[in-house]
Amino acid sequence: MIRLAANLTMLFTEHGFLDRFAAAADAGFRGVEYLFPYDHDPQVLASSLREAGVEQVLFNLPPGDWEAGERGLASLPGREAEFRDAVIEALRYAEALDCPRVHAMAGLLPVDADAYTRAHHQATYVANLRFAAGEAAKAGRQVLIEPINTRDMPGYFLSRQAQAMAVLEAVGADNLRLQFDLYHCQVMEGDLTRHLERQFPAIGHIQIAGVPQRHEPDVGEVHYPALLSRLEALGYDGWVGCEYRPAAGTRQGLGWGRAHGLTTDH
Ligand SMILES: O=C(O)C(=O)[C@H](O)CO
Ligand SMILES: [Mg+2]
Repeated sequence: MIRLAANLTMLFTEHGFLDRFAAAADAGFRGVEYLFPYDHDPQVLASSLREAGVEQVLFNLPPGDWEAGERGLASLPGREAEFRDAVIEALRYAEALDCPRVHAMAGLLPVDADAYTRAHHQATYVANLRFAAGEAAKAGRQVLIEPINTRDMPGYFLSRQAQAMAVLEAVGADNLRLQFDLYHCQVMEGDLTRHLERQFPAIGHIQIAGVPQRHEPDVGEVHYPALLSRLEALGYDGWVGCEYRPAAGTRQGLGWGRAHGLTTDH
């Protein structure tokens, strides 16, 4: 059975953030994810989860200075101490929210990155992820890495599926897994079903959105019913994060998810 999680950073933005948990539950979601919990006391978030009766299925490590354009620390040489602090902070929140997995964003390459710079970022990335996976393993949690398309996020260090699989192999930690965002994979590479099948053993979390506009999954070029039934046939028992910008209102756009327990009625 496909379990859908509402991405509260993008969905239910008609409500204040802490009211989105109940709004998601009311629409039929049993899990939630969002980018960053750090603006809120973990106990406040934990009670929002409890009161709404939803699970926290994912959030991201602190990403550096997001407002200044930073998009993660994991591959950035010279920022290793900050990354380690980010891991500890994320795991503190994961404990409070009972969240099984956290996403470590890779960070951006400099525009004029040469081969040496890329190699330095790669070595830093592997070493940082080894640390993160080691700390997370002590708490029984997973660390995820996600290829992100370079149209939306120019310069992002991790942008292709084969690159991610090579990093997972280089680190070699059982609890370091792939955050397979089908939207990004379609933008960068396509061939979604074969990527899903090839990489299935490494997948720790799935995210979906329509392509190219990142609206509802039923808006655009990707036929998600086929992909979700392939996912079920493969025996996927994780969560599918709905990480898209509603074309109109969140509830109005949930019709695509009726087969998976979502409701559009008020
Ligand atoms: O951008 C995405 O698709 C993600 O899932 C990251 O976690 C946030 O940028
Ligand atoms: Mg994503």
